[in-house]
Amino acid sequence: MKKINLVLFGTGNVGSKLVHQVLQARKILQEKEGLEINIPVIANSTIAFFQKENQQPSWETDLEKFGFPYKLNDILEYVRQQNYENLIAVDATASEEFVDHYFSLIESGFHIVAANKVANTRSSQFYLELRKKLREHHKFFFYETNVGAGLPIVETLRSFHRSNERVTKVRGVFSGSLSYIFNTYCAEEKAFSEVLSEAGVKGFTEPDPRVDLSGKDVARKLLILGRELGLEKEFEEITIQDLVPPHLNGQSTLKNFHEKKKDLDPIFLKLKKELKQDEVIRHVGELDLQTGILDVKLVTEKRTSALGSLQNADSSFEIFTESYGEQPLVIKGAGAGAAVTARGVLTDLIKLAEKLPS
Ligand SMILES: NC(=O)c1ccc[n+]([C@@H]2O[C@H](COP(=O)([O-])OP(=O)(O)OC[C@H]3O[C@@H](n4cnc5c(N)ncnc54)[C@H](O)[C@@H]3O)[C@@H](O)[C@H]2O)c1
Ligand SMILES: N[C@@H](CCO)C(=O)O
Repeated sequence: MKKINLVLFGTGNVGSKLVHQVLQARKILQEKEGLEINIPVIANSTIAFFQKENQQPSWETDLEKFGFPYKLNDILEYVRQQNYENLIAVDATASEEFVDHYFSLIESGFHIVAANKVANTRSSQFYLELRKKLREHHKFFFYETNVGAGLPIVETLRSFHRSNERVTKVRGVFSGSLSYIFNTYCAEEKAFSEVLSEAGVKGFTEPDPRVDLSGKDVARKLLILGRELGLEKEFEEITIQDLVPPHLNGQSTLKNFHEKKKDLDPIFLKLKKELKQDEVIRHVGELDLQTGILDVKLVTEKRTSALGSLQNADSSFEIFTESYGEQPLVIKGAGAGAAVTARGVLTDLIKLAEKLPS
């Protein structure tokens, strides 16, 4: 039986769903894949819970009851003492700071699976140094859920790139949360702030929804895909339409944003009123590999068009390549949500495990 040992960082929407899915799939993975997944450490931003044996269904209560404040070194020391094999750090945070730990984790023997997009969207220098560090320590880094949640976008583009298929453009609705927000807002008579709150409750938005509304989350996705295809770009080079008014932006607190989010209502109501009857608002990203332009913006679409008819939190990625010609390959489906994202992380874990020794 091959064993992998996870240290899970982040127990929010994605992290907690992942533990549930691992517990549910544990028996079948052992029987069918010959794979045992253990989660000896579960941590969030404040506390960590250490458990030598298999994770129990009571893990959430255990974390609350027995978890204690920790430093990364406590975890590194613990896994060293326990001599765990096939260690994988799962980054289910949205944290900029946590990414600073990646190098220490790799040096301490961890592979990394990340839903967090930050590591892939820092400077090109960081991007390359991280990959150098991984190579030096023979470690793997999987991050399919960085783009399109559980949809196979990164893998598809990487396969095209490896087989020398020239990708010319990727266009579509890259954000599951903004898809939900504009699909709902254009279809229902609700205030924009109300729809935004709903999207948060359903676990579609980033912990700070301004990361979505500012276009930053989609810009990150464009950069991740661009870099996957060999494009050398920095985040600052992306053209982004920011939907957050200056008085609510990152300079003010998240609490202030939530208190004042009704200020968004007249802005979006004006946009809605300007639409023709057969039009809707959509939030699109476009990665043009021929011009090197990465663009994030709101557009109006015909209700009946491919993007105009999207539902719920669906994303849609139109991938234009040399062989596919005028008709793009389209990958469409839920682009946000805890269940699909956690399943994507679990799939990454299984793929990574295939590369590891028994
Ligand atoms: N929710 C989705 O649909 C979705 C889809 C694809 C990718 N993602 C990505 O998954 C990640 C998690 O999203 P979420 O919706 O679960 O967020 P969330 O806010 O529900 O959970 C974040 C968790 O990270 C923990 N955390 C924050 N900083 C930490 C640190 N320094 N160390 C350890 N833990 C820390 C928090 O305590 C919390 O438990 C984000 O990076 C997001 O972009 C989310
Ligand atoms: N806010 C993100 C969640 C997935 O990263 C999105 O809408 O796509």
